[in-house]
Amino acid sequence: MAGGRVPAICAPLVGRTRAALAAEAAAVAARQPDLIEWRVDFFEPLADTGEVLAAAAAVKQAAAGIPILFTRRAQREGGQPIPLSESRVLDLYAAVAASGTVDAMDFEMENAPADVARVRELTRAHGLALVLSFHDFQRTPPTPDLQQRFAQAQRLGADVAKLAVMPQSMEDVHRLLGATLAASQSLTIPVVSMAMGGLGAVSRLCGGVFGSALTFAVGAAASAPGQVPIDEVRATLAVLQRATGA
Ligand SMILES: O=C1C[C@@](O)(C(=O)O)C[C@@H](O)[C@@H]1O
Repeated sequence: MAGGRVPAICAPLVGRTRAALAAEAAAVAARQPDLIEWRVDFFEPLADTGEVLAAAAAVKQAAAGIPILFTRRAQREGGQPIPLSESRVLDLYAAVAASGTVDAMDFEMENAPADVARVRELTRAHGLALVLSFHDFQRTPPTPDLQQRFAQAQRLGADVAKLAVMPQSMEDVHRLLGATLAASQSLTIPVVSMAMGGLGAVSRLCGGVFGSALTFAVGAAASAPGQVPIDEVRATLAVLQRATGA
């Protein structure tokens, strides 16, 4: 696609129990996303590591070879409230990384530097990709801040840099796409971005043209505002691909 490649499609899982999650994973896998994200902050027995590992194994089995991204989204960045301290979250990341059930992990770049370094170490030790992310559910930060966030992820050792922001105007969406294009040209790692909500939905469809390597789409249930059903995203990407000659 002009300015970028066709972005990969990631569909989230937000099941609250192991049974719900396994059913959701099977339904999502049937729609063949390139990646499945397990948003473990939605999972009610999160404090029970054995139950998390059993659920991770069930998701892996249902995903039938589709790579899995493991994400505990912090509440301050739009995630669900969870009953774990940050040190227990790190223990959970370590246990899941060691279990061989996931392929990549997402961690917020705003977490304590020692925690980011620890997650970088453990993902590397287990051969997993690390997405370092930043989310603002209220607004779209100034353009220099967007650029700085993309660069910060690379500096911290990310394999992928991801920004999700809330636009308050189309100018905000436009700025995010511009910052994404600039980062995709200046950084050595893939970048991912999305503007959330209805105003930002266009960014989920055309972000690839501006250098975003991945777009999140609904397989069974949305994990953030403005996500579009996977079949509609796929059809739109195909139209753009044909039109731009990529
Ligand atoms: O970071 C992201 C992006 C996202 O917030 C979105 O807006 O599509 C959805 C989340 O599940 C994921 O972890």
